[in-house]
Amino acid sequence: MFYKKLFNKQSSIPESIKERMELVKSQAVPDHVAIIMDGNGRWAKSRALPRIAGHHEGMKVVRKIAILANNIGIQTLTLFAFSTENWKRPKSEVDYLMKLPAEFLDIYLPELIDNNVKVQVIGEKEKIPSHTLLVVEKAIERTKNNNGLLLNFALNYGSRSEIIMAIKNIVKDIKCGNINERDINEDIFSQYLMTKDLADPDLLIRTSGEIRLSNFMLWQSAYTELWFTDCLWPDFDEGHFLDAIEQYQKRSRRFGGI
Ligand SMILES: CC(C)Oc1ccc(CN(CCC(N)=O)C(=O)c2cnn(Cc3ccccc3)c2-c2ccc3sccc3c2)cc1
Repeated sequence: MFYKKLFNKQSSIPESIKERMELVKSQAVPDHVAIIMDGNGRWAKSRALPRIAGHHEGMKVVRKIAILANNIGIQTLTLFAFSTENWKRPKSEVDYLMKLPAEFLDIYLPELIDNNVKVQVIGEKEKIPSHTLLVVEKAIERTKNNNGLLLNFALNYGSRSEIIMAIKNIVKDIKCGNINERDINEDIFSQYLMTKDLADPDLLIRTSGEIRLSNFMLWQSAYTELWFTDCLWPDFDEGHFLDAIEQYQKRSRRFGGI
């Protein structure tokens, strides 16, 4: 088991990356990295492939980046599968997407468990079909005692609705006397968000050239370093991820101070 673990840990990381990894690990790595994974559709279109091929490729990148993040000591990796809800996805694509989580977990959960990765989700789980929710809950259950990387998927997550929900729950708690209006501050408010006691992201990465937050973790990213790349998610690799971490380490971080 030990050799399997050892082999597993290093097996999937290219030689060229290992050097850069050691350098990155020698300095403070961000505790919490969030990624808006965007570009699957465009990637498929540019190769005259069906859109679901982009999603399939995108899933492999999730595994690659999760393994690397775990190896360099990042505590939390929050992944937001950006989907432009505003246009109607073809039914075949929606059906495929709803099956993708089960496929992802079937293929990669054993390796994630081997690497001590803990799987969690934030978002309105109610809207996820029950069969998908079942496999997700099982993955959460099977990894709940792991203490390596927290791999956090944002499902059907919208920041503004998260804030409205928090306000409604605060009003409810004031009405039934659980909290007092004058006690409300940023810490109390944060506890009512879906991210609860998760630390704010230190670094937010967005792929595919869009320079927008798209209603993702708006409250939590108040002091987050933003890093954008034209690279489409399926083309995103360990090198790009380390580029972002190295850039983060170079930027002197001020929390709005001088
Ligand atoms: C614990 C985890 C494994 O389980 C879940 C994970 C996500 C969801 C929600 N979900 C799928 C259903 C939906 N809402 O569309 C998306 O967010 C969504 C929208 N586009 N893509 C394609 C895509 C794939 C890869 C990268 C970006 C987008 C995905 C998607 C589907 C399956 C996987 S697996 C790893 C990432 C990922 C992303 C439900 C359960």
